[in-house]
Amino acid sequence: MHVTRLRVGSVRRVQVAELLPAPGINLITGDNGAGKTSLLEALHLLAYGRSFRGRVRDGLIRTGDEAVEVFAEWQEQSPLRLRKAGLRHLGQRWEGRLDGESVTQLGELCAALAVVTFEPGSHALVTGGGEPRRRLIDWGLFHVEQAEGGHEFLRLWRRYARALKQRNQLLKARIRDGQLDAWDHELAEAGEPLTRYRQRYVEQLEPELQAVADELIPSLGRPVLGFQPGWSRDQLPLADALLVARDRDLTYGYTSVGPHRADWRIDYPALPGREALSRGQAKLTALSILLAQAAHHAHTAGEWPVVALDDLASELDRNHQCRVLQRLVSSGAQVFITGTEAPSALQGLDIRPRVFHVERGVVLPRDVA
Ligand SMILES: Nc1ncnc2c1ncn2[C@@H]1O[C@H](COP(=O)(O)OP(=O)(O)OP(=O)(O)O)[C@@H](O)[C@H]1O
Repeated sequence: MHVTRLRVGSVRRVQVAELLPAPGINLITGDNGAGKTSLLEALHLLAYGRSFRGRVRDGLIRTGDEAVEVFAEWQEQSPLRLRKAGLRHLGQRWEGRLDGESVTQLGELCAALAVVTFEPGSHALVTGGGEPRRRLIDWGLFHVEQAEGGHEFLRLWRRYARALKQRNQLLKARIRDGQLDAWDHELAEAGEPLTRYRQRYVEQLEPELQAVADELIPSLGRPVLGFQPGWSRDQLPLADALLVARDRDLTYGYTSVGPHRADWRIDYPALPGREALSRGQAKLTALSILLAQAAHHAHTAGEWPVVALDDLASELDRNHQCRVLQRLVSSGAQVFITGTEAPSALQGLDIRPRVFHVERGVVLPRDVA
């Protein structure tokens, strides 16, 4: 898929901006603080319902304005159709439209527009806590399922989340009665198949990751992915794990085991440990995972998601920039790259990006000679 029009209003410094991006490589340049990242944030907001730099109410809305507004039109390849979505986000409330109809859940917008974003915080996929890694798997499963017309994973996910909330409420109130048994049963019924989905996804992601890493960071050797379901699944079913943990959970007031604690990790068997990665190598690893996810999406859903790379040049050296750009150009994916100037790697490659130059929150299109 590729975005053909992106309209942004009241996002940080950007009062109003409209971009008509190219289907291939798009470059957003400008000085520090000009508003480049804000444009990617706006696209990300439409695709994920949140920014990658915190909540909407924590500063995304331009000072003095009431709401962020994002509108995008994009072309889908399979089936061939033009789609459009708009989101007006006031911080607490939001209004959204998809293909001319109002939407009642942000998830409907997220399901429609697939964007993979690499930004300076993405290294948390390698070095941070489990939440972004869980989200990554769930995003992949959610989108692949949408493309195939199914809802099973989403249904299980919602069922599990609801049961978890109910169980935690009982634990917090120290209520030990039959209701706990009922919610344990519900958690196990939803959590076991949910976990099978996640495990399969991680297994499918591994060869995609190895293909990307072979190209981008061959010096580290072949990465492997290890899935951790959130309980000792090789020893006991989830229902039993919940029962075993019950006394402890009642003491602490929350559920300590289950798919909400799931995680996965990446290892390079040829390296002594993850700690051996330099910061740059951790970033490259995070980028490889995101590109692997994009490739997996392309292979299963039939088209590439939009790829957004914030501040690529400051994140990667020229050699690695070249490899990333070559890979993306040959994939045919639509790409947005921000930077204070055009990445030097572009000069060595035969790539003519469409350029949008941002000055103090105002976007000026201009072609690179
Ligand atoms: N709520 C807000 N209202 C108005 N201006 C804001 C708001 N939040 C941030 N800004 C301003 O918006 C700009 C941030 O924009 P952004 O991060 O998109 O810039 P950038 O071009 O990506 O910068 P850099 O190259 O430094 O990463 C800054 O100038 C900041 O002061």
